[in-house]
Amino acid sequence: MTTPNFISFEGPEGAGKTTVIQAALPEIERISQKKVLLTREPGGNKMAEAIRDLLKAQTNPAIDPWTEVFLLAASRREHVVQTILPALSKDQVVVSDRYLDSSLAYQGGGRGLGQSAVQEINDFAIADPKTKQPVLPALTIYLDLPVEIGLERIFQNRTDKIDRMDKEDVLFHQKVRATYLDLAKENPERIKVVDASQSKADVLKDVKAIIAEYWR
Ligand SMILES: Nc1ncnc2c1ncn2[C@@H]1O[C@H](COP(=O)(O)OP(=O)(O)OP(=O)(O)O)[C@@H](O)[C@H]1O
Ligand SMILES: Cc1cn([C@H]2C[C@H](O)[C@@H](COP(=O)(O)O)O2)c(=O)[nH]c1=O
Repeated sequence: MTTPNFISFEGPEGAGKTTVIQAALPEIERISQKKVLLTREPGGNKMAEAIRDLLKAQTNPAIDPWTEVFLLAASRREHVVQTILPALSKDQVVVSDRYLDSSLAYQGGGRGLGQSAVQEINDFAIADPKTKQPVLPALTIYLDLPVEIGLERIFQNRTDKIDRMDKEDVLFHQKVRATYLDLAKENPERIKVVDASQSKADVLKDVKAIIAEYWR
């Protein structure tokens, strides 16, 4: 079961999520006729943003992969309880830049921990405290592009903000992308794939079409 009016955007590094979300927001507002809350993961409230800072920073020794999963799940729990559910209960649309699929792709796939174990831990994080039902997006727009293009975009344009995850090797990012593509194949109703190697204008056009179809 998925949660109406909850939309997530996903993609490997440099896919253009932030760019296209900003551009698509007025359209989402117009088509849904609702106030839209834009949020992100890791993050979305004070505690979750603090965990984001921890996760982005370089650590020595390297953070244990399971610690990474637990920190992400803890930040997601705060995000669900403090930010996402209250907005949905006010009949707002929630647009999240990344959500659970990121953990399945990055930690399950990239780190090689496996999707089922990462999902199991996250089942606690995403359960609605009242209904016990999982809080899952009704629509996920996955921006797909070859890893090399995404990393090139980041390393060319954002040299001041390169974080711990960006610096993982190409194989890690390829496993992330492969897992996203598997997830999209397994969940064709929820996850819509957009070719993010296109121009910004064409990516936006495809995203708008998916949004229009969702509210049709
Ligand atoms: N379709 C596109 N073609 C070329 N460049 C793009 C495109 N979309 C975004 N970019 C550029 O790529 C860089 C990364 O974009 P953006 O920050 O939107 O990606 P992102 O998916 O949010 O990245 P990350 O998840 O790694 O933070 C930016 O410099 C942006 O201007
Ligand atoms: C939610 C989530 C995120 N990540 C990683 C993916 C990115 O490298 C960063 C977030 O940075 P962005 O600039 O906002 O894309 O965190 C992850 O590994 N697992 C997750 O569940």
